[in-house]
Amino acid sequence: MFSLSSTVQPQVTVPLSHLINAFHSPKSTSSSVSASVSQNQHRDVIPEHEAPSNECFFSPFLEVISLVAVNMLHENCHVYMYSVSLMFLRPDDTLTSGNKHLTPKPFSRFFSPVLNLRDLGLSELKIGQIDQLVDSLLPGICKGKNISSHWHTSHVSAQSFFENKYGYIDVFSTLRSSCLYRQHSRTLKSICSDLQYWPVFIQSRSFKTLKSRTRRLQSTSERLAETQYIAPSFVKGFLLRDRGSDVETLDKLMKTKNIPEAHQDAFKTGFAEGFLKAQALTQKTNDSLRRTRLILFVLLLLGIYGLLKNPFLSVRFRTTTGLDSAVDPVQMKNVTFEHVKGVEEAKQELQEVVEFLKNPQKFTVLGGKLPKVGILLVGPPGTGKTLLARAVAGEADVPFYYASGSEFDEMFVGVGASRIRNLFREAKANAPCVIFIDELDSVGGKRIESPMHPYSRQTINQLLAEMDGFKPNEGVIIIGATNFPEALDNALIRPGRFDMQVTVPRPDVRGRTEILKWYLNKIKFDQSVDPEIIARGTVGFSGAELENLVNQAALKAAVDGKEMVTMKELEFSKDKILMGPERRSVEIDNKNKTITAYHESGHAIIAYYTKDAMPINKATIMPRGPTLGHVSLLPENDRWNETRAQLLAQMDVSMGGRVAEELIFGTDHITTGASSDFDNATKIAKWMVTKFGMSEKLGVMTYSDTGKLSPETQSAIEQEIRILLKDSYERAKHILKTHAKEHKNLAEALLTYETLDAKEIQIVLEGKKLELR
Ligand SMILES: Nc1ncnc2c1ncn2[C@@H]1O[C@H](COP(=O)(O)OP(=O)(O)OP(=O)(O)O)[C@@H](O)[C@H]1O
Ligand SMILES: [Zn+2]
Repeated sequence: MFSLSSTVQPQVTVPLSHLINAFHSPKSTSSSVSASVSQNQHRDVIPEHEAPSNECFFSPFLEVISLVAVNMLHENCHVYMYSVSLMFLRPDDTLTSGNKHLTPKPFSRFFSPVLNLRDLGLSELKIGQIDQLVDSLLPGICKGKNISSHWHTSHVSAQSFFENKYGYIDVFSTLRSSCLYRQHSRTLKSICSDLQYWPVFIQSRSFKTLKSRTRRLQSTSERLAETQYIAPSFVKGFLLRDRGSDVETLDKLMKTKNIPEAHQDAFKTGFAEGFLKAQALTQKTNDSLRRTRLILFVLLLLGIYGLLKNPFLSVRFRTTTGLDSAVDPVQMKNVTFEHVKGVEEAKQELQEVVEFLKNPQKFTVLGGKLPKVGILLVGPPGTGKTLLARAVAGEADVPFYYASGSEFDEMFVGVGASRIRNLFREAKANAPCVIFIDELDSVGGKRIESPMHPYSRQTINQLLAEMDGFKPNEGVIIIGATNFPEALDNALIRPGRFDMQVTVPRPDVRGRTEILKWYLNKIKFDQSVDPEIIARGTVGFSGAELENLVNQAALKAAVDGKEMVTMKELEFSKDKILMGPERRSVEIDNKNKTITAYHESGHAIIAYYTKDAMPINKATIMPRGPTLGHVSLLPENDRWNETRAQLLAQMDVSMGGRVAEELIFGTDHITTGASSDFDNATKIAKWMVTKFGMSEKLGVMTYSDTGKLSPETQSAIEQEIRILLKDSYERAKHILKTHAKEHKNLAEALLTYETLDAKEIQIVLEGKKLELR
């Protein structure tokens, strides 16, 4: 290798930072130069007293070549720029880029004796020869040309510089064809042959200048032409990829560059070596590209496989694409009528449908036909409509297609209709089967023109058309479910469509008991648990809510470390659902606790000693939701009707709280805690007078809109309500005065135990001692 390599190793293995450091660390022999440059920083890079010499000029030139090469390998634009700038420096030139002075100091450090021409064996070179060489290498850079203006116009973009002006291909070939090369062929040949191994023309990243932006806008063909021009032969040959034209291109190149015959062999060898190098490089790139593609393809296959394998995902996937919207059917073998509790009437009505699905032919042979294609399940949320539909499919052992009405409600025109088409097509192909459309009202709601859903008619019309298109006894049963039957389009509920309505109501006390037993059997529970007591206290609960109640109780037992669920957990979760979670963290002072205890035991005493009041279930002073305490009463059965005496008793119980406060703490210390009690009592009294005809004075008449009544009637109603409330208050007062001792005992027991159940309340009121808990 050339001696230059002792300072600058033009090898890939040398880190760029080392090279830069090497250039920038002043050598002892060049210290005088450095010092003088520091005095004259803005003008020349060469101090005045050091006359420009061949040595001085050539050393940066060689440095530049090596730097450029190294830079190309490292793709570092900045060093690249820096090196290019050095190429144009003459000792007496001022180099500017834009309005910025470039490289005065670092340049001075290049003046190392190691790099002079003498060492290179080029000491005989005349300055004219150097000029000639440089002029042919870099036309326009030699003295007499304005360097500064060049830099101004080139916008310091490495790419534009190549493109517009020079290009390294010229550097090397011209170098070889120059007289200098002929005179000192051995030395320069060695440099050039080394340089050819470096992929020096791979353009590094650069600044975006006006010119480079224009370049980007140029067509690909133009760019290809440029590549041809600026790229070295080996890259060009490779890029064009036309092997046949390689030889031609090489010949042409040699001609245009005037390569002397003596050096043509060397040129060809360099060309071939470069070509092979580039080929190896591209081969490597292609290999890694192929590998990446293969990995991506395998990953894609795995992803699709996973998506299809997961039943949930596959259903979601299929139902949410417009192209294939039919839902996979599910066999419902594991759900039967046995699983649906407390809706006996509904089950009976659906039994007929199950028979039909089990054997549609039987109906045809007998000449009969099932008049119903569609069955509408109507009922509040969570009462088991979906469960019933599943049970129908399960009983008949036929496929079950589930679709939710909201799935058809698409913002894209026609998607909903096409989904319905697909759903019915698949169902028909798999008949006998059950199609279940949940939330039917969201697809089959009244077809009101609305700007929000301008194409909603399309979906419902499609549904109607599909239902009409059924042949008798085709074996497809459509079950729709809705919470709002009144919202359905009339066309949907006329005969031949959803003409059979099955009501699925909230379960009564028997139904609730059955549902509770069913779900209790799935968990561990204590034998003392009485599902009926819970059922009595959960009026209005749906099947789903009862299931949740049992589940919450099981969770509570687990949290408390119990082995099985007891009544306590069930009561706890019932209260939680009814009144919100306990607020154990709330700090309530003793005074307020005492008031609450007397208030709640006031309610309890009235309930206990009033004949027509509901039995007490529990009394507590544990804050829960918005309340500080409460007394819960349980009807023995669901009440379909209430008597006057029962209504009055309810009012009395409500009054018990305030009366207790007044009797114990005095009129001045009554609290706001009774407001909801009064709401309740007033509501009952008002209904008795205006709705139930239970007032002697106002008679058996209803007064629905009290605002429209005459002032006399209004005041009569008010008067009557007031009397009812006043009487109720007095009755409560009387009971509490009579049972003051029991009242006190109960309040104290509440203060001690916080919560008392029905049995414990009875023990206290009978004057017995409670067992310590
Ligand atoms: N009568 C019941 N017997 C047993 N379990 C029930 C009953 N009703 C509801 N459930 C339970 O509640 C869950 C929810 O009920 P389901 O989805 O069938 O109610 P739904 O009436 O369809 O409600 P929605 O109108 O909100 O769709 C069921 O999966 C079941 O576990
Ligand atoms: Zn109260």
